[in-house]
Amino acid sequence: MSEPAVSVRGLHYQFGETKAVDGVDLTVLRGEIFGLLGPNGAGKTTTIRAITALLPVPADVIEVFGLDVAKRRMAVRRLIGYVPQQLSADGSLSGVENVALFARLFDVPRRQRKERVAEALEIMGLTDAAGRLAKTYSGGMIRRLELAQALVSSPRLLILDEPTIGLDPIARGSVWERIAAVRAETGMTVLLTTHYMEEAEQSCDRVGLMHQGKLGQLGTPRELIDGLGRGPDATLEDVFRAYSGGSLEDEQKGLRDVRATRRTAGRLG
Ligand SMILES: Nc1ncnc2c1ncn2[C@@H]1O[C@H](COP(=O)(O)OP(=O)(O)OP(=O)(O)O)[C@@H](O)[C@H]1O
Repeated sequence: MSEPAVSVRGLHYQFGETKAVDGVDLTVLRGEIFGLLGPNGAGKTTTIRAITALLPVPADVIEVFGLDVAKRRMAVRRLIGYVPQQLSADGSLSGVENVALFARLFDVPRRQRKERVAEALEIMGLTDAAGRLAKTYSGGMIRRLELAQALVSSPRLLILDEPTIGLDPIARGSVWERIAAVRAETGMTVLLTTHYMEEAEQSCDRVGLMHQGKLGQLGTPRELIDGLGRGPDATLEDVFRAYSGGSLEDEQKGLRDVRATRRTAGRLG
């Protein structure tokens, strides 16, 4: 069997008394779009920050394309394009300048930079807006610009933390379309987090449901829905409710804060 893109075995992570991640096992296969699903505070961001080597983890827990994250931190980072939840684009630069900056930061060879920047903007549908300052972009365009920034170094693994949070439904649809286009064109592995169950059901090859630091219910959306045994009209949200034993609404109280943060931050200075 081919080597997985990401392999996580028994990941624990604690912030003080809070067990953010409590024994997660996870394999992301090469070339798939994998969605880590769950409400605010479930431990999704902590898990992906550990995978991207942004949090310290012990050896022999996480491998990315066969490299141990604890031992090969910088090598792992070079394989990953990461779009965090917080805004990473600079409003005072144009679209093309924002992406060119990442090309330099990630050591894209000078001779290839112009072409790679243009390609990344093109795949995100931003060619026409490339010369405009990013502060004139809509929230959806900024998100796509951040995706272009992450793509310009041609990473083998694209990691996206809540790529559609705070966007209106049309902009959300457009971001999902672009993610699918990237995968179709490059065969890149995509690992993302989202709390939008319906979108994950449509767009992810496989999902893992996360709740209170634990990951259960791993499979294709169809497998999980069929496993529930409630007929074809059941949804991933139903699976999640059954798994967590609670209502999503209660767990999503804190979500409003995240949305508000993204909205406020959405106005680039
Ligand atoms: N830097 C930190 N310091 C203290 N506690 C933290 C920190 N980061 C996360 N936590 C806590 O760890 C738990 C898991 O948080 P995490 O951000 O991983 O969840 P999440 O599923 O990604 O939710 P979100 O959508 O808010 O990012 C939460 O209880 C959170 O409050």
